[in-house]
Amino acid sequence: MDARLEAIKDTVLARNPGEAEFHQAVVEVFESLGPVHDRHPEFLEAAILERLCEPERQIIFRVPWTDDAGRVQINRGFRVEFNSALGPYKGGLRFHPSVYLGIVKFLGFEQIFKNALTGMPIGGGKGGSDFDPRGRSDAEVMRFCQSFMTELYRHIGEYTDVPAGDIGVGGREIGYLFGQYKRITNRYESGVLTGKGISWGGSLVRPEATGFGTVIFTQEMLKTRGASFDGQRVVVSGSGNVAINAIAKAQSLGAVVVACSDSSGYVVDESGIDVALLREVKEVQRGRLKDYAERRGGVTYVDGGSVWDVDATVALPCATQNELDGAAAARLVGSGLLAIGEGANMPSTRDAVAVFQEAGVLFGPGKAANAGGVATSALEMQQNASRDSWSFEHTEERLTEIMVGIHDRCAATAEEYGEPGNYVLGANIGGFVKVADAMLAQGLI
Ligand SMILES: NC(=O)C1=CN([C@@H]2O[C@H](COP(=O)(O)OP(=O)(O)OC[C@H]3O[C@@H](n4cnc5c(N)ncnc54)[C@H](OP(=O)(O)O)[C@@H]3O)[C@@H](O)[C@H]2O)C=CC1
Ligand SMILES: N=C(CCC(=O)O)C(=O)O
Repeated sequence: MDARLEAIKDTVLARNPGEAEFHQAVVEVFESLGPVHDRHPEFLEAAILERLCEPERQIIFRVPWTDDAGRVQINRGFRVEFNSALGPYKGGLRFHPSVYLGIVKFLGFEQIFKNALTGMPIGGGKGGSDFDPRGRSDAEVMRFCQSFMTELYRHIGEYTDVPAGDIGVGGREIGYLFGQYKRITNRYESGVLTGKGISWGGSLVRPEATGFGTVIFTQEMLKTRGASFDGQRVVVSGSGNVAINAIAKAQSLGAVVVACSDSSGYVVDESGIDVALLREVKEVQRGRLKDYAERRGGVTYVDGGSVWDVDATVALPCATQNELDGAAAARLVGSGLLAIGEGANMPSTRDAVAVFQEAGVLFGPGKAANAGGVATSALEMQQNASRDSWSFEHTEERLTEIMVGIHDRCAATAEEYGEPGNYVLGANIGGFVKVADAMLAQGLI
């Protein structure tokens, strides 16, 4: 790493102690930006990087609620409004017991570059809570969401900060959050949240967008090697919103998706995952993969363990951060891996990324490959602003255009900076320069 950036990085890490995931996200970006600062000394003079690594606002609040037994529960809520150089803060809400400020900051930091790569007018932010919706009744989730929004509403708005879904936050949670926002503000402000229901302001394709977009980006990478998804043996981690739709899209392109996972274990289905059954089990019944295996029959369910023990020619990690380590990467490379597209945010550890890149595997980082979700959220905002709703076909066409554009921008930037095929470099530089130019123009704020 460039010595000047090394000094800045050390200061950033020292200023944010104990936030390992945030440090990981920062170091990866810094490792890409030396050549950019050689070309643009004005970025150093204006302390762009130092400002970029310090969120514009960090909000932490108490969320009290009562469970179905009438017991008082207390959770912690977060919203990090990281950077608004390109537009209102835009990023998901994660409800998971592992959420703490360091997780929210890593997600928000990645979101800045991801949103910039989409070319849409959106800044970067993220939020959430250590609340775990799993096993909770609809009524308990509703009461939590209402209490959470009773604090958050004063900080968000369609021109200020627009949350959406992430782990543990799907259509149900967005509905309860929106209802409480509307009740408090007495405004039908459609654009304040994205991922809304289709009948009350949501966008077609938004539920599918992240998974579809990850596959589209990975398909574009495969095309650079004269390949495609057709005939590929694919392994997907996770079985939530991103994973299920990535499986559906990959299969529509001729792949056989032979495995997926949840936090309890994974299933190997050599004939190909039955997507309709998986949706029924995971999205309707909110069940476990074990239930899928029992109903499917003739498949192998492995309790615990790593889905990355299953051979694949294409891997799509769609669960959570740091789920795929160096050892798993080496095993996948040894079993003939051609490409990996990150549907999740930062699912590969630093060691895993190094293994993939040294082996010449096509590696699509999450901030580029999984941007289809937030891009389609921006399309939802566009429809809300014009009080319009587009067809599925038109919206999917726009999503495809955006994802192909992100791929081409990353590929061209990597080429320009002398590392053709390095999508990590291309994504980091492509996103950073757009944000840095805007920050320079807007003065010292
Ligand atoms: N939703 C979106 O619009 C976008 C999401 N992402 C990222 O994609 C990833 C998945 O998000 P999404 O599909 O929305 O979330 P969901 O809650 O719908 O699904 C998450 C899936 O990952 C599994 N999972 C979650 N945490 C862990 C863990 N610690 N260990 C093992 N498995 C785990 C869950 O298993 P279980 O069912 O057992 O909980 C579930 O199968 C996240 O990294 C998210 O940040 C990226 C871009 C957009
Ligand atoms: N969770 C998301 C989607 C955010 C959004 O749609 O605003 C992400 O890009 O990580």
